[in-house]
Amino acid sequence: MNLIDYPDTEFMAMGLADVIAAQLSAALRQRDRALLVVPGGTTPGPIFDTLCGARVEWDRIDVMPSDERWRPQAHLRSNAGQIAKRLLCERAATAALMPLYVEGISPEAAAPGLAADLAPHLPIDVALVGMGGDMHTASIFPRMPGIEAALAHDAPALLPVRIEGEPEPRITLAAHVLRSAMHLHVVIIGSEKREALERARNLDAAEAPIAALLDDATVHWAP
Ligand SMILES: O=C(O)[C@H](O)[C@@H](O)[C@H](O)[C@H](O)COP(=O)(O)O
Repeated sequence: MNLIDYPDTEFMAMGLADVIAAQLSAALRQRDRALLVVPGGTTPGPIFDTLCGARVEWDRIDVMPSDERWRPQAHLRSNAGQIAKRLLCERAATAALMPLYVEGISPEAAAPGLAADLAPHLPIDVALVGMGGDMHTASIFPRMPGIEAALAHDAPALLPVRIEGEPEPRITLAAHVLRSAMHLHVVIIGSEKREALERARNLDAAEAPIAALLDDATVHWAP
């Protein structure tokens, strides 16, 4: 695991946005299009606010959520909705959003077709994921039903997630798809998540799903 500490969240947002922009541009020197995967949650917003103005050929970039709450894009809890609002604006407005939510069917029914659509875009060129204080990442939660499948090397690329107590079902990229990204970044803020990250390094991925990614990731942390 490569760990980068920043003095504050502003420095981290600017530094990480620069790295992601450079990695996307490098990918476009090799291929016609590049795939950027980004998380939901509150952490990535300031990164998006900087990244959306980056000088990247955004019309050749596909942007996909790492996971999705099963809500229409207009819903407040939609990750695709947040990405469309905060990232796909300014220069990045010309990027193509690849939403995961499919109206009128369940995540179980949608997953195979979404995985087939995703396959030609893999491996991910740049993946940015977050982490919860419980050490979940994307929508892979500790000890969740189906955790072994989400962590398996041969798991389907996209998996439905149903967790008791969550307001809606979800869908998530499998751990191996995130791990196989050409560039994998984990972004976390605050002492609680820093302590959780240190704990995760010594835990099984079923207990700490972020642990499945750490060997292949650069972790960016700010207080
Ligand atoms: O759908 C989601 O919520 C995200 O994909 C999720 O994995 C997020 O990255 C973590 O829960 C951290 O969220 P915060 O950035 O809000 O702490």
